[in-house]
Amino acid sequence: MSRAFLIVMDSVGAGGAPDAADFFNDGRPDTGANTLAHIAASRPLVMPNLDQLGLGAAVHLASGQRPAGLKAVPEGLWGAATEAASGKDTPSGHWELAGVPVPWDWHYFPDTRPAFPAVLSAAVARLTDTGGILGNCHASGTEIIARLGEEHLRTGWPICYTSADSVFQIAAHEGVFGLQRLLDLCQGVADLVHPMRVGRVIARPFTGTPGRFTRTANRRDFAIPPPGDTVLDIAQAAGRQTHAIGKIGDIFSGRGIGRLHKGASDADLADHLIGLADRAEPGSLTFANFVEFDSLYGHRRDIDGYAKALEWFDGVAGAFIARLGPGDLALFTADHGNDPSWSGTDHTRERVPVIGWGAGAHAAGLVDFVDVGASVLDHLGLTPRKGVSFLP
Ligand SMILES: O=P(O)(O)O[C@H]1O[C@H](CO)[C@@H](O)[C@H]1O
Ligand SMILES: [Mn+2]
Ligand SMILES: [Mn+2]
Repeated sequence: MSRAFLIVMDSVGAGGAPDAADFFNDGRPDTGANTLAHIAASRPLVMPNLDQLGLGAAVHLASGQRPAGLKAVPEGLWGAATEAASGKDTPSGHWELAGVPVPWDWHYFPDTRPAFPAVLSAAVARLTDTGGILGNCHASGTEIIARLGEEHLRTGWPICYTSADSVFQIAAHEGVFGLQRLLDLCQGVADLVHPMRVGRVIARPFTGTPGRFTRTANRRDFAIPPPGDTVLDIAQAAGRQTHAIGKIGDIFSGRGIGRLHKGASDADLADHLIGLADRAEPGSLTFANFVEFDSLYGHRRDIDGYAKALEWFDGVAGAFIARLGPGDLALFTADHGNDPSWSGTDHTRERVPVIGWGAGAHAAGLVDFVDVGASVLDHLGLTPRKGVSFLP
């Protein structure tokens, strides 16, 4: 029985979103943002495996740009997908790829100081028994722990911040504040803010001493559950095994997931993906998220780091594909952009590449995010609720 692998390269956008002007970074519209093309402009990208399937052609289709180094004639399925949801965040992107476009407008905290309503800040402090909270603003997570980490150690108050996404993020020292206490606090805050349509509360534990704080791998996202049946729910209800690699478990609030495969780094997740190419059951669905493009390089505006991560991942993709067999389908895509050459530190509104192995050479064209999920279900012989399959 056929197997399907859906692999999200978090934030690996291809530019060209028709509504990019409605999204901003530091007050500048996202018009022209193009994660892959702008990274390739810094130096030609060496990604033979994904390019051979159609990565360069997908960027050109999405945006009219030809990324330096990606010029193969596609031998796989290739296209680009346009998002409908009004948010350029991770849950909006993943849910829509999985067949459930977000039906509401998220609540965003304003870029003011304070960013959070006084009643909410007071409730957060009460939940964890501190005299108050630190931060209370829009921030980059690495900058804010460098700035406020010492005060956090002195006062014991949690560092709370947000971004252009619908998020409430809490940073706290693993050893001093305590990891479990941070996770409990995040769950409590999630119960308060999910009804306000704040998409996620994110635990951001860190360790170290002043001047040398570093975030740990124990990040946890407490997300609103998706408002409908995703490809994971549909596959599981049909008796199929479903495997979630990386953040997929958090993003879908654990729904429709049979087996969770987590790791401390994308390198760990690559081992899971390659292992599942060998071991995943006939008829199963494997859904993976590789987050480091976004968290380590996109938000940090690190063009060179992003380029190296892309080239590393291309090798992973090659090793993974080499283990697939007849009847398997692998789709590589992304959930939004995060152009490291852009202003600000937030995601960028972009189209995303859709690259496939196992469907022959096929131009899928410009498709919708929901068509990705529809194609996965079509391949598994199941019926999509939304979208149209682009498989030949
Ligand atoms: O700057 P850090 O803490 O990495 O946060 C980033 O990660 C969040 C989730 O993707 C985004 O909303 C952005 O704020
Ligand atoms: Mn993302
Ligand atoms: Mn992000």
